[in-house]
Amino acid sequence: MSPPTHAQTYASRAQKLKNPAGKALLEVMERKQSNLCVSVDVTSKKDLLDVVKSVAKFVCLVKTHIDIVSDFDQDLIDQLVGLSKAEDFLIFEDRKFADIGNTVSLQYGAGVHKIASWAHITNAHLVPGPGIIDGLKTVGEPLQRGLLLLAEMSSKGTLAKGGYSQECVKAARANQDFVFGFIAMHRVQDDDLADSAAPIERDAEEFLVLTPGVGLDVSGDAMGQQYRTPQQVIGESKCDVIIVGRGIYGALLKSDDRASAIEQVRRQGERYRVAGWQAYEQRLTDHASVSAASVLLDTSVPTSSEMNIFGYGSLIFKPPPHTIRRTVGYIRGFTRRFAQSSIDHRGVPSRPGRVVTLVEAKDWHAFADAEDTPEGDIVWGVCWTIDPAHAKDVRAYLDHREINGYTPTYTDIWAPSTNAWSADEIVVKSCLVYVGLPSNPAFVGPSRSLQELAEYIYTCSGPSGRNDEYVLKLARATRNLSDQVRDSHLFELERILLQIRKREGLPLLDDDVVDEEREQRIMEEVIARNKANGKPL
Ligand SMILES: O=c1ccn([C@@H]2O[C@H](COP(=O)(O)O)[C@@H](O)[C@H]2O)c(=O)[nH]1
Repeated sequence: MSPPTHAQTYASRAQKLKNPAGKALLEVMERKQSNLCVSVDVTSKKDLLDVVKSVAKFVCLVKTHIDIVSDFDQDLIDQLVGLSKAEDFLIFEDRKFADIGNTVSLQYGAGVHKIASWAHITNAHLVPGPGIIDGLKTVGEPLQRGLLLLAEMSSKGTLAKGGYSQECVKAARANQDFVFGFIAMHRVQDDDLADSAAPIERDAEEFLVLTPGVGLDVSGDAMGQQYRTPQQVIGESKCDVIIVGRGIYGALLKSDDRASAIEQVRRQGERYRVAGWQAYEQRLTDHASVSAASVLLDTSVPTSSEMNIFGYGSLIFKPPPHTIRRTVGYIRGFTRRFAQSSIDHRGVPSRPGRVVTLVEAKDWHAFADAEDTPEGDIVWGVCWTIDPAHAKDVRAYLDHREINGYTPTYTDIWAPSTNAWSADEIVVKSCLVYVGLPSNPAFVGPSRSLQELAEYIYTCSGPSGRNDEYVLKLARATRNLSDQVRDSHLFELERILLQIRKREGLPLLDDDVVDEEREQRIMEEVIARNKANGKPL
């Protein structure tokens, strides 16, 4: 059985979604690392286009109420559609259709606005009954459009709840080729999971939840709007897209200084993108940590008799077996670089991939091509504490896993103090870490440029999957460790690889199934060897 939907990546969910507009939305989200929809509720064409231009690169979706634009014309639509193509976002007309099928089909396809001709996505209330979906579908489906049902609303006293919301879910299930999700405050489609009469097997189904009523600075407005933070919406309620209006474009309504107002709009767009995406990545990490082999999160500092291992590569998101504690921190005096060749993991002997290794800073800087990074020689990662009863066997497993060019050494783990006014402190003494010595045969040293390294990585793959996916997964997991993480080498490489994937039209990231199978195989080998020596793991 697959992990619960909220624990899957947007990319893997894109593969399941049947409606083309919904699928395209998930793909843009992954590509731009954005689950932010900006709601541009302004009344002039100029304001609308200026807001869109200033936040375009931060959003996956632009939501309009086109009927509030006083100087609406076809040129507005042409420019909006042009921007959506150039800046890679979809358009959602928040029309909230609510009439009988025949009438909504005319409202959708005809009239002044001809919504279906330019909006990839629109939405509808189910108050009139399922005929409203049929009416909209006759117009939207041939154009590959998608529909959201308003299953819940963000406003105080809403009547869209309980049984009504569940009727929306039923109607969506009956129309999955056209309806790809809901406007809702939580995952309404999961409400009947505990109901024994409901089908338990939901693996084939996929719906997105887009959630308005999102604000970082205020809790509501004077007319019943209620706001929650991106963390509450994405992290706690497990919704997929945050819809933000005044929180982003609000400065435009208040300030006379247009240039500075537009700059504030841009900044808010960036701020909400980061907040939404971090909440999503944290959600994935939380699930991975909880479900990983016997992980017990604990904040106490490990004692010296325990075995600790510092993960700076895939060990960040894949704990070793028999882990009893996870401590996030960094090490000093090392650089993390894609300077180790891989012929059995993310590459093959004829085209070795590049995987990370830790190099002592003094060794790294001895190379003429070694670049400095603004954050200096620190590397963020995770220190895993192993259950002492299994320490020996886990050590054997790790030595085997890191056999291809890594040497065990020990270093202290640092973390920011819990008191903002205190200096960083050592949280784990003498932690085991596997480093790559420049003398080892798999060490390849610095590349001439990150662009060149990225172009090379893009072309490699091995038994564990594509090399670029390894970099992207590592970058995502590292960023999630703490909001203090800085790693310009890793994040710049990630940025360039995402650009290359876009340029090459590559399908989105897949979950790392192959990798997990490999881990399992190694574990089995170690267990078999230990058994033969009379010490089962
Ligand atoms: O339940 C709902 C459904 C739709 N909306 C729309 O979202 C935006 C929210 O704007 P803010 O300025 O962020 O409050 C607006 O277009 C609403 O029509 C909603 O708020 N709640």
